[in-house]
Amino acid sequence: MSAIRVQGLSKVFNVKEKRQGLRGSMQSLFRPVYREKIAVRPIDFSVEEGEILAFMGPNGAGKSTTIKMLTGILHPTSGHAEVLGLCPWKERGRLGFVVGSVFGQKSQLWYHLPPVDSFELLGAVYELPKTDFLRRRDDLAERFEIGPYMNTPVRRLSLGERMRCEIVAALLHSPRVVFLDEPTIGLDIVVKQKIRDLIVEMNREEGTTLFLTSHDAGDIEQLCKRAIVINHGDIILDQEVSRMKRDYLTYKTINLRLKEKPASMELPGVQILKQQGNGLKLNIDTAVINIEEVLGYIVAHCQVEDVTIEDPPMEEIIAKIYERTGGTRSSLAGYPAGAEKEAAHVAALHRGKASGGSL
Ligand SMILES: Nc1ncnc2c1ncn2[C@@H]1O[C@H](COP(=O)(O)OP(=O)(O)OP(=O)(O)O)[C@@H](O)[C@H]1O
Repeated sequence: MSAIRVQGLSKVFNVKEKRQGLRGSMQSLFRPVYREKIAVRPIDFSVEEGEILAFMGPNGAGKSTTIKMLTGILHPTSGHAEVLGLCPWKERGRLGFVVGSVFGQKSQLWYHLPPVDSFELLGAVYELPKTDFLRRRDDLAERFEIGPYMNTPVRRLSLGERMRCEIVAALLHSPRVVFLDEPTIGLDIVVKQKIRDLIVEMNREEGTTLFLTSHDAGDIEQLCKRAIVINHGDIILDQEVSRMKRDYLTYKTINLRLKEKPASMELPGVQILKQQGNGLKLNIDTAVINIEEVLGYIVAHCQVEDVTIEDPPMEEIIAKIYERTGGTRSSLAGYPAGAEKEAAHVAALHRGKASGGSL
């Protein structure tokens, strides 16, 4: 059964034109001119109960606007959506009892209060009986390991600690659908991984449907079976992540800082992109070798001071999608003037890099 169903959902904002100079400002004040800003074009998709769906795209693609419509914060310009059978913008009150949301860049916890006080308030908002609330809170606190700082004011928590508390706050009322907007943004690699593990566990144990937006291809690979890619407000791809990995997430970059100058790195599918002092930048062809094997080799042969792993940037993934579809998908029809050109330009840049670059 579908937990989320979306048909022809779109959002156009009316944005006030800012005119230049003092005279222009006065004119804008008394005779404002508005222009339409298309944030989301009519889109269709559905998400099954218990599914973890990645909703990915570059900055300004329309991800947050879509989540805001699905949680009832924004009214759409056209179309229809159902979340657990409820129309979000018409039945927002009822929806609040069955869905949860985590916005990586916005907090639902009171900044000057400890998370435990925010949980108490949320428990009252969700009308949870006291014993049920305490059992749930303590269970989540143990699972997310927030016990040691649950009583510390939010302002004194690290980003990773706060994010765990945010997720606990969103889960207190056992929602059946959770919207996670950039839940790992700004987190270091260890904390990111921990949050990812907890998200997967929550889905497995409670069957929660998860709608996840992220710029981070790592989130998508590790958490989701299916991904929807949105660009310029339109869905340009909806497919299994395994296929996406094969077609679009074909390499990773490893940056290493070693204790001593590295010896040779002769592994199939591994290319040295840059070597400077004790620093090394490697390109890994993930169709040839998996990243764990490479890391295992590095740890066995080198003394590592620091390591970071990067996925291909979102812009490059988008460019590849356009390249493969030839930029002729119906989704490109009706784009604002210049969008096709822009897609072709990005694709051309990518082609140039692939053929003439060091990769
Ligand atoms: N309240 C608003 N008024 C006018 N334009 C808006 C408003 N909210 C969003 N937009 C515009 O709509 C487009 C989509 O924005 P949205 O925030 O949904 O993108 P996003 O994919 O979530 O981006 P990001 O990853 O940067 O958060 C952008 O061009 C943005 O400037």
